[in-house]
Amino acid sequence: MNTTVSEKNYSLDELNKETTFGGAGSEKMRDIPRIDLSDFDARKAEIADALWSASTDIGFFQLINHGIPQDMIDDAFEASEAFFSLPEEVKARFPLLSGTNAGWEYKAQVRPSTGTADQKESYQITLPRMAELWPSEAELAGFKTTMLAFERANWELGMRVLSCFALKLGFVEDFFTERHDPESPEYQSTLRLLHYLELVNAKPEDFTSFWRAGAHTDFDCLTLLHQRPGQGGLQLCPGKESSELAWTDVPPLPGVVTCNIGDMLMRWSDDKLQSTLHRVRMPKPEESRGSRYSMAFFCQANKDAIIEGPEKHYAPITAHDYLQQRIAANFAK
Ligand SMILES: O=C(O)CCC(=O)C(=O)O
Ligand SMILES: [Fe+2]
Repeated sequence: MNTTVSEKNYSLDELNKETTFGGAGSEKMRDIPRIDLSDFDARKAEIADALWSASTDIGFFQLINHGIPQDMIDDAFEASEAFFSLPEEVKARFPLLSGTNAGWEYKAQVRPSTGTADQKESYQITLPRMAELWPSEAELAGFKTTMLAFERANWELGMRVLSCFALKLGFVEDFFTERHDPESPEYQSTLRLLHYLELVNAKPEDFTSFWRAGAHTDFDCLTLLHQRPGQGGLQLCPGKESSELAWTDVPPLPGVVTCNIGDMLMRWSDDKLQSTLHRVRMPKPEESRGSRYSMAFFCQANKDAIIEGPEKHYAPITAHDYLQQRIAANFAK
């Protein structure tokens, strides 16, 4: 069990809470709602009800018929694997710069929950900050084109889902779309490619002393996650039952996009929508010890957006200030 808990005192309540969630806990089966987005415009009211119900309860749902072509997802996974296979000295030319959510890092993310580095590397794409951070065509042909198309497809899907939440919250339909405007220099939504390291010559304690990603809630409004069949490990734990932490596997089903609410939207909804704790556990000794790849798109409102719920439960804060506090706590080196 991992009991190394950070003793930092953070200025946001959600971060202080996060320092208490590092242990293994128990496991429990729960249903994760599956929501069909087909015929979206005609079925929008019904879809909005289903999204609202899932998000005010478990905070996670899996979308089917979501409109991102499977070929595009497969191409993006291939490009991601090719990126992480580049020599270390090449990847090191695209370093994650502090506070930017852009660039490559290797075992640099230390979660407040565990106090240990996640067993992963990642490359983050935040469009206005990529000038020096794309590999060249000679280094990785087609990578930038593939990722730009994939980023935009995820943004479109994210905005469709957020438009349903806007209606439910009593905002105009494109309220969140306007505040995630990709044409603005203030844009800060992020596509993150993730590579969880394979276990080599694993010692018994390696299965229990580390996390592929320590328990956390996301900082953003909405996360769209692409997992690969056969590469599981994601687990969630709904906050409403927090007396005992019981974790549920989120299966990496083919063709689905797994979504969860983040803290920014929880705050923006006056805590109606639930930002749910999740983590990626290490493989069990009987499971595959190979690499795990996933891709997450974080819908993070533009820096200049003001987060204030319809009922004004919290003081207004800009999305820039909100995110900076969260990034600082996770990459505090
Ligand atoms: O890789 C996964 O399955 C989850 C990743 C995640 O939770 C994150 O990057 O915030
Ligand atoms: Fe996450």
